[in-house]
Amino acid sequence: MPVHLVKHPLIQHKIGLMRVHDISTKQFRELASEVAALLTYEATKDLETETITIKGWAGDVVVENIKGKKITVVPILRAGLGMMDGVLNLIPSARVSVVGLYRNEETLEPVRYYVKMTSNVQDRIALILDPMLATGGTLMATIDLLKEAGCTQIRGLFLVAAPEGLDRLTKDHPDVDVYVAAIDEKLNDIGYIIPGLGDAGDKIFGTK
Ligand SMILES: O=P(O)(O)OC[C@H]1O[C@H](OP(=O)(O)OP(=O)(O)O)[C@H](O)[C@@H]1O
Ligand SMILES: O=c1cc[nH]c(=O)[nH]1
Ligand SMILES: [Mg+2]
Repeated sequence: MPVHLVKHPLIQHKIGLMRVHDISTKQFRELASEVAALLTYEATKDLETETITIKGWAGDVVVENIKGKKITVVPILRAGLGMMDGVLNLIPSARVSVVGLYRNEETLEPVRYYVKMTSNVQDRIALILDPMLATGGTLMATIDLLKEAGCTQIRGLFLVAAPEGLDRLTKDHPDVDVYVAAIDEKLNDIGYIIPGLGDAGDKIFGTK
């Protein structure tokens, strides 16, 4: 099941705060980062661990260590940058692979303008970051880029998703799991999520 709606009270409360119409840039940015961290907790709960023995204050002690594939976070420019700090606070050694895509306002198709993957990206678990999953075009393009680069384990974190984008993901990439804080009602006739958050990039960067 690729779609995980994370219904933790802290997440639901914070998403509610993000929907207030006159929220400040500062508040929106802080909340985006906090919700991203909480989603990370859920999205990494199945990472493999191994037991190792270390020297503790009272002698040898057996502890758990994360093993296996390392992570690359993949913020989708611009708005995905607003989630990056929250995720890196929990996974400070993650590499960052940047994907620059914007959505053409008329066609709603993603337009690519920058891609810089970390080295050996194919050996890492990719964690895509974007606040909004609307038609799904941007996510599909990002998954295609990661799969072309050899990634076999791909996950995504989104603050708000529309049913249209989730249907597309389930159909085209059932192997990719996404963790979302809210699944909203629909898209409006210009491709915005309703009730949604408005334009997340503009709110994070203070543009418009
Ligand atoms: O699912 P889709 O229909 O493709 O739409 C979602 C995309 O649209 C927004 O980006 P936008 O194009 O506004 O770019 P920005 O982050 O630079 O504001 C959003 O952050 C997603 O990347
Ligand atoms: O509702 C939406 C849809 C796409 N991008 C946004 O920022 N918001
Ligand atoms: Mg935008």
